[in-house]
Amino acid sequence: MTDFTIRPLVHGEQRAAFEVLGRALHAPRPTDEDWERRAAGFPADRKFGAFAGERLIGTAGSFGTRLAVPGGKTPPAAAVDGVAVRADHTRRGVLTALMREQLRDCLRREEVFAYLHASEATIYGRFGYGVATRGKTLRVHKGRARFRDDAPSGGRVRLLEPDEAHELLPGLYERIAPYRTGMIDRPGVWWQWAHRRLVDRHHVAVHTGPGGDDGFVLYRPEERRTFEQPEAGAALVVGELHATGTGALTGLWRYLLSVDLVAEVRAPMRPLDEPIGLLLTDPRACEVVGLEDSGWLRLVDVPAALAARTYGDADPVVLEVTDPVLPENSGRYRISPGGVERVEDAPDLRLGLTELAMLYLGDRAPRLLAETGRIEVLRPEALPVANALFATGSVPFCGTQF
Ligand SMILES: CC(=O)SCCNC(=O)CCNC(=O)[C@H](O)C(C)(C)COP(=O)(O)OP(=O)(O)OC[C@H]1O[C@@H](n2cnc3c(N)ncnc32)[C@H](O)[C@@H]1OP(=O)(O)O
Repeated sequence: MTDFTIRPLVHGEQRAAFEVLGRALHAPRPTDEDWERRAAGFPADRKFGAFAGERLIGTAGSFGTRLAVPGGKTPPAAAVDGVAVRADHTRRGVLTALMREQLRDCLRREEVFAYLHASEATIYGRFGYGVATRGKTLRVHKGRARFRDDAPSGGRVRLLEPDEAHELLPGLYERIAPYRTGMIDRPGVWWQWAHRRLVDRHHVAVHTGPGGDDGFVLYRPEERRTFEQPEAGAALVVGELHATGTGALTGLWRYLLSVDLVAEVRAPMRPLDEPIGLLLTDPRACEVVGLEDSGWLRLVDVPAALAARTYGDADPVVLEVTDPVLPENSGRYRISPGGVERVEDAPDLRLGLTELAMLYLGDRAPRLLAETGRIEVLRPEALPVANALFATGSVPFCGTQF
């Protein structure tokens, strides 16, 4: 058993944390030049370290953001990233200690949620995180993809020069991103990371509709020609695509499918309801080739989180929630369209934090979680009522890598 202590990192310790992270993710060791480029996007602020003596053996970071919840509010949230433990210190409780400290820190900062993308699906459930947004991977075969006559025509698309992209994208995201449920605000520290990882490695095209710029796409070509197949066209891989509505979405997809010397467009992590097949004469030209979890959500301040979202028109239900990590969240909550209150009444449904996160943004219905044994139903009539209360009528989507 290793003895270790947890504390916030101080300025000057970021590179050690970056190296612990890189090594755990099997990235090449950063050169001085790599580190110089990365340093600005990797501040010590909000990072915790686990230390065995003087040696950093684990780290976990976050940045402050806001998360769009059903009904349109955007309460403060922590976007958790950079989680790693040195391979020679794993499975000794280091991550557990880091997570506990980080969640307490979020509470102190009055952040209502923590949100992350998980490297493995087996890590974060034990800390109260649950899958709250998912994404599908689309593969569109250009040769077969013809738009239907009644599909929206879309507007004009222009390519940005790299300098323009650096300057315009943050403002475009703020304006264009529709703040659908599950999306986050992108602070400066995110853009510092993204410019190198995302913007510099992609072409950037902007869509302009009747009301001005209303969508953008980042994409990069992937060469597929081989000795045996010299005629194989490239694949365009979409890094991200945001549009205010179906007109802009269609315009951007029409553009992607018009680029020459391309055989297919691949778009990972698209919203589950992205309707590309419906726009085409041959819907099978658009294949769904993957489905992945995207944002893992943790309700940090359960009363504030439950009060922040809206509910469907239905009778009240009483949920009993148990939170072993932040026990002050444990208790019974009466949920109704008019609001949420803590009560002592008999519970209708009993559930853990992971399940609460899975239904909170509307990704999963209480019925499904009950049928799969993840929610305990104490009053069967309450289940359809809970379905109606938590239904959102839209599909949550994260759309930001971090
Ligand atoms: C948001 C992000 O940054 S995602 C990136 C996460 N980082 C990585 O994937 C890098 C490679 N992996 C690692 O660095 C480490 O293995 C970590 C951070 C995932 C886990 O760190 P550890 O210090 O080993 O975790 P810790 O010892 O606290 O484990 C707690 C429990 O989770 C389990 N667990 C931890 N990691 C895993 C895993 N990858 N798969 C399955 N179970 C795991 C442990 O077995 C333990 O279970 P127990 O309580 O029943 O004994």
